[in-house]
Amino acid sequence: MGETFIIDIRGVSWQREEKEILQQVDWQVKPGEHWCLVGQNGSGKTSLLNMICGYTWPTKGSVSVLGHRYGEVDLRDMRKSIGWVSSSLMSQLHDNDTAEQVVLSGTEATIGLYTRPTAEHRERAAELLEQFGCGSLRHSAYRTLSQGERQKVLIARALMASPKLLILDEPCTGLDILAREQLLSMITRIAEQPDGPTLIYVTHHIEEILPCFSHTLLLKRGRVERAGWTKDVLTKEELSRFFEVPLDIREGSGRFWISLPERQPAT
Ligand SMILES: Nc1ncnc2c1ncn2[C@@H]1O[C@H](COP(=O)(O)OP(=O)(O)OP(=O)(O)O)[C@@H](O)[C@H]1O
Repeated sequence: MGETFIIDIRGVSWQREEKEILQQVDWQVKPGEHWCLVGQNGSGKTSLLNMICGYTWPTKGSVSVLGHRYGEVDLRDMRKSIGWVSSSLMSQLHDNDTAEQVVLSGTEATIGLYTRPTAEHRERAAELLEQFGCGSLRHSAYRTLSQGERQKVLIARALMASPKLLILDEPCTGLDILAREQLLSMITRIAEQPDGPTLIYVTHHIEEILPCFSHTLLLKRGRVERAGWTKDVLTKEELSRFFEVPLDIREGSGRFWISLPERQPAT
């Protein structure tokens, strides 16, 4: 029997209105790896994630997730094993729900609470909120929370269903530097859990790529520009080519910081 991949995308293209949004995408994610997906606006990241979650179908190629090939599996069952935290989820939540209710709604991966939570679920929700430093916010209305607190609550919510794959779609958008670093250390803790989910972290910002992300995929105009070990992908040459501008890159605390080279004074 062949190796079971967490994600196995082969030769995937997706065409809409004459436009090829994804072109010949190949991407294999193995157990034990955590990946960053990096791409500029409109590069096709959301389209690719929609495919991984079974919301869109490729025009060409095959998609398998957690060892199940799409087309041969019940997608509702599959989606219970996949957590997807994105800003579009935020707008679907009920404004008056408390942080605890939002987290509990993740048990069945529903928006809002339709079944009565068990004592065990309440305990797990409290534990997750506590673990992410949001214990005191348990009874606060979700709408009153800061952006950083909301993101933590949404990630806790996704973890309630114990997903095997967790997609974090630009979780640091709108966060100040302190809130961003707090959220990133929480993400590191999730990545380090031995039985935790495989993480896919989507971002435009290279400095958010944490050491726990062993692999990085650069997506450009619907094509995989480069995919592999993060240390091999985040080089001055690769990133300058990817962003189409000469860049300097500096490694510090296991992370990568890019900048434009200083301009030479005109002589
Ligand atoms: N259903 C659709 N029909 C037609 N075009 C689409 C559809 N979905 C996406 N597109 C187009 O495909 C391209 C890629 O969009 P996508 O949302 O996947 O990019 P993205 O990398 O997630 O961008 P961003 O970082 O801005 O969210 C865009 O040009 C978009 O307009």
